[in-house]
Amino acid sequence: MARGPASSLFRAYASKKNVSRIRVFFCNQYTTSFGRHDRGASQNLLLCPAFDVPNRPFSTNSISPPRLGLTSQRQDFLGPDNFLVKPFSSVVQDGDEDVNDNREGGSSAALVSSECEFDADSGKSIDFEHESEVTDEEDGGSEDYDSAMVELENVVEDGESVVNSEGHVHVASHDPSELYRELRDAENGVKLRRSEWDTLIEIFGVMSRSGWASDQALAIYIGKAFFPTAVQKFRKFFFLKCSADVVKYLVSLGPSDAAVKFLFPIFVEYCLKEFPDEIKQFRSMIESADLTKPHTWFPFARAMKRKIIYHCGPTNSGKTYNALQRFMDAKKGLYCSPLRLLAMEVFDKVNALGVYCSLQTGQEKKYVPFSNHVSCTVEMVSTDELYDVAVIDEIQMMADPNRGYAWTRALLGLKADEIHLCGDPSVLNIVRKICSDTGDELYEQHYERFKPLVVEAKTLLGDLRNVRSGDCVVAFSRREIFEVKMAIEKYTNHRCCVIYGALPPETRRQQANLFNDQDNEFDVLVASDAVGMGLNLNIRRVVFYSISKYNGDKVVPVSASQVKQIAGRAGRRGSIYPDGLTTTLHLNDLDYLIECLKQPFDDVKKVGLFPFFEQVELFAGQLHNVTFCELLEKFGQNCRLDGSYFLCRHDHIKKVANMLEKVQGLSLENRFNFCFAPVNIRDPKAMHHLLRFASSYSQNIPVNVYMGMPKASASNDAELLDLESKHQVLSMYLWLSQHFEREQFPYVQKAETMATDIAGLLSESLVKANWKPEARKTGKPMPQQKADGFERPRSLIKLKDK
Ligand SMILES: Nc1ncnc2c1ncn2[C@@H]1O[C@H](COP(=O)(O)OP(=O)(O)OP(=O)(O)O)[C@@H](O)[C@H]1O
Repeated sequence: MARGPASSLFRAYASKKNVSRIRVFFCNQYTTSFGRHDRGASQNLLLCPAFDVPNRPFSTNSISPPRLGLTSQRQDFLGPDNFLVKPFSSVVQDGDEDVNDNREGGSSAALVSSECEFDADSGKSIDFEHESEVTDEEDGGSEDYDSAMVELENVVEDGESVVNSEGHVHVASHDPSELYRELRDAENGVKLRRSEWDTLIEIFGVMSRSGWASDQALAIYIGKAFFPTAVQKFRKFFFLKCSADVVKYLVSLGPSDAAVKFLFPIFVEYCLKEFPDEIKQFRSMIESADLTKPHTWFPFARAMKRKIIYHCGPTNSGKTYNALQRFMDAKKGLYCSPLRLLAMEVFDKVNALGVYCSLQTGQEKKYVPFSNHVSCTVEMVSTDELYDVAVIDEIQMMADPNRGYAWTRALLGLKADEIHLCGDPSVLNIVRKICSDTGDELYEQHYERFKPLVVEAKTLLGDLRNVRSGDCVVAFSRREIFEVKMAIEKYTNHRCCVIYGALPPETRRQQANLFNDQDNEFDVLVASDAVGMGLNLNIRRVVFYSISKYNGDKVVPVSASQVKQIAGRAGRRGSIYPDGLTTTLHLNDLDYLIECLKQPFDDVKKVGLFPFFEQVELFAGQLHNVTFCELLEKFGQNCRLDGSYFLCRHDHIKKVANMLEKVQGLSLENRFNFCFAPVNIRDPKAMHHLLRFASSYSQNIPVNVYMGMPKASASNDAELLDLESKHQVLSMYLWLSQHFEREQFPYVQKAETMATDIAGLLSESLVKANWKPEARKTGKPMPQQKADGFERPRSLIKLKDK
């Protein structure tokens, strides 16, 4: 016979009117009965936004299977380390794996079980009964559940409030909220035998380790960090109050998935009652990190009927040309560029054609009187201004892991009647989806290359002496670029221009002009992947020196899309080389090149997003005593995103945030803005200057450049590196002056003059550069560095063969 509280629990449901409820309450069990009864409801609720349970937001019902569908939709919110949550009503085989999964709570579990034995609170209320007191009659925990269920229904339908001999099994069918109330209202818990005690301890250990349970707890806003504490407190409560039937039933289940699933709804009721503040706080935190439905962030753009024209095709097919025609014809136009360099090109070109156009980049604002047109870098886009026509160039950059958010924001937020997107087809599908969310009309214009790109099968046979006039040799490190330049100039009569990312845009343009100009000896270009975008170059043939590059961590193959973008620079309509050729230095790399060119464009599934300062500020309001870096970290862990978006990488921002931690007196907004300053985080000098700028700014001291002007062009690589570094610091100063109170940066003019002069010195230096390149002193070893010098990454084919 079941005794005590269990009898009353049973009686509470042992009447005809409760038959249907009893069925529903079988959700506590690991049968699939829930699926049968509530499938309709589950489908309806799946349509609700996550966490949005209008009727009873914190009820146990919200942990029902429909709710669990929601959890599985929240993978982004849960973070990449989280696994797909199995529904609460999932069958036991799946659940077993989840419950035994130690990934989430290994340490917390250890804490629970080790503390358990010595827990004063729980220990004092417990008397062990002697092992020998166990009788066959009492020990009914191994009863087959299905048969117990049948028995229960029979009893209920008879309308008898009779407690049968398997009372503790029936506990499983009770309403968890009732069970919780029974426990809560009980004066004392039952006396436990040693074996029962041990089993219960193990069950709670399993619960606190359960990834399934901690995932489910998120649905009632019990955060992962708080979950182990909540379980621990629940365990104390349980040991103080547990009834004989509940104990017996749990002991019969043992430390298992089923036991956790039985306890969990009671735990939920307990949490709702005991932790309203923690729940409220976590809920607010989650809500403040909500990045779902980003199209709703721009109500003015949503109120407009925008026409989106996607100019879709490979490089060199006339996309930008056509979009710029519409831009120039418009009364008021905006051109959004991926690079400062390209923004400058368009600014110059459009003004030369008689269309007044201003320039706005992170570093400079050039206002042309009476201009209605603006050429800007995409990060500088204003979503407040109204335009007739806007052009967003290189729209596929929406998927860029670091900068993608700027393109996404421009597409979602621009207030323009007509928006022209230029890019390859990789983001076409996602743009279609975004337009269906925003309600904008989408028109697609597909392009083909003016002339097909031809692969030269002969290659350069590993010999740079086979370089010819009009070639662009592409290498993926600064060091290689200078080695190639030196080798070509030493062994042939060609002279080389160089283009790489660390050079100021002015110098890159100067080098491009030098190369394009047919009346000088500079007829070969040696460049990094920086050549892939933005410059109009008269390239006859693109030669890949290697097709692998160092990604800051290891040497990896260059992606197919990048190979295509770079190779596509060969042959340009209107240039002296309208037919484009491409090849590799080594025969071994040729297959990889061909493979990349043959590959269709990727179909991008997600595009980048990053919170505005206001969103980060709202989130910061939910946390106390955290550094800005931790704040960003937590935002990343807790933010929720729709399936079409990812949170852009912010390691770079976090590194700067970490360094600026020691600067006192910066407001959150200033700190946020400082973290976006363009700084090479691998250059200690540049980082030092940024720290200095931020310190002066925080103390309200005018921010000084404090930098000597080099007297002459570089005569060795160290001096060249120094010029590059100095220019980057000046560029950072100018950027800060545009993003903070101008009065605190009184040396803008001086910085501009110095930057221009240094760009000039760099150009001069490159013309005569014939020295061995040095590595930047970053403290990190160069990849594949050998005692006898740097070794060019070998052919990918060879690497593969190895
Ligand atoms: N209709 C045209 N008349 C004259 N020149 C054109 C025309 N279309 C394109 N061009 C020229 O062809 C070259 C390539 O065009 P454009 O830059 O528009 O190509 P794209 O597809 O945007 O390539 P990328 O992605 O490399 O920028 C440019 O120099 C451009 O001026």
